[in-house]
Amino acid sequence: MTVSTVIKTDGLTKRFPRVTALDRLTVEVEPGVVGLVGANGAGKSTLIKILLGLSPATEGTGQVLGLDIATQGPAIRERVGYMPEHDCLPPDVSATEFVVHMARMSGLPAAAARERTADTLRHVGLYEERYRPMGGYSTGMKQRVKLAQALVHDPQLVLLDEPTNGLDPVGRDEMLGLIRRIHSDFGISVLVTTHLLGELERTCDHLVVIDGGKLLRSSSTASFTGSTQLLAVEVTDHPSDRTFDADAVLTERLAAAGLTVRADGSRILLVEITGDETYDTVRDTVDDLGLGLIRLEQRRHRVAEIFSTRSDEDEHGEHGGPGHGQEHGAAAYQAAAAGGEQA
Ligand SMILES: Nc1ncnc2c1ncn2[C@@H]1O[C@H](COP(=O)(O)OP(=O)(O)OP(=O)(O)O)[C@@H](O)[C@H]1O
Repeated sequence: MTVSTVIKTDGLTKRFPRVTALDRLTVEVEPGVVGLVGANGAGKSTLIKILLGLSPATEGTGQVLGLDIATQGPAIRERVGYMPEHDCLPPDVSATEFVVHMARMSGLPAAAARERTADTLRHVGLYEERYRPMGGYSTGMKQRVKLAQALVHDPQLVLLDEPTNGLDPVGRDEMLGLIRRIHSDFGISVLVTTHLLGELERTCDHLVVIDGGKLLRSSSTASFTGSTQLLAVEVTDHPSDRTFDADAVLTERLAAAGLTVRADGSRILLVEITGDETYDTVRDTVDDLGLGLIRLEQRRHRVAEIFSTRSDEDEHGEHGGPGHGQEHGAAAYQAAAAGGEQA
């Protein structure tokens, strides 16, 4: 384990009577904003509870900030903030009262707790409403309070369980912005779970993907979203001939020029790049046909694609066995990814 590793697990396993929630999970997480991705039931919340020292692992070991999860739970919880997934706020107290209480629980003296609470609530975007009972808050306001209580004791690491749950697209973007700033402004590392892949592409430096409690992949977001050898091409309709099928004719002409072309839904054609001359061939062919170019760019991988690959494996029966009988996997991810894209 390097000095900078914030989370490390080795063969971490959690078995419940009917299900294996974590299955020999070995992973290392460096400082930064790290996404923990998995469909519902993949084992994300279970992992968080084990990392906090709140639930014992059946097998395997782990350290958080160099502290042992089996024996140093209280020391971990002093240094780590936790935002739970579900609504857990008492309706009849105000955000200020609640966050001051949580700060005191973390060991801050009264005056420091009040000061840190005011700063933290302001940071998450709660102002006058922080004196009102939380029962009347919107989902977005409640999520902000949950985030504030995770930050109030100035932790080195925060574990955020589905912080965008229940938020509309604007609220989701604001929450993602806040999450990035937790790291960029305060140097606090973040582990954030979600089942919406689109969100993580924009927010995280690194992604840990789990499925059925097993590690599917752990690597930088950039490596997930690196360039493909495909050129995305989009053209205008013909300026004068309404019956001219621009995409079909262009596909035909590019194929005749020796290029491999396929359609990508709506109006985008994907052309395999065989060399620098592919760009020139596409540009010249579009020009010859009297069309305009709307888009000519090298395609990047989407995080969702790794789950399409997984889906093929599922169909070929490579993803079964004990602990995998749950309703999750590629189909759920794809639905979730699609939801994320709409945001
Ligand atoms: N206390 C428990 N007793 C029995 N089974 C459990 C318990 N907690 C979790 N599980 C099971 O373990 C698996 C992983 O659950 P977990 O809550 O960690 O998933 P998750 O990825 O966080 O999904 P979600 O986002 O839906 O919470 C699920 O099949 C769940 O039903």
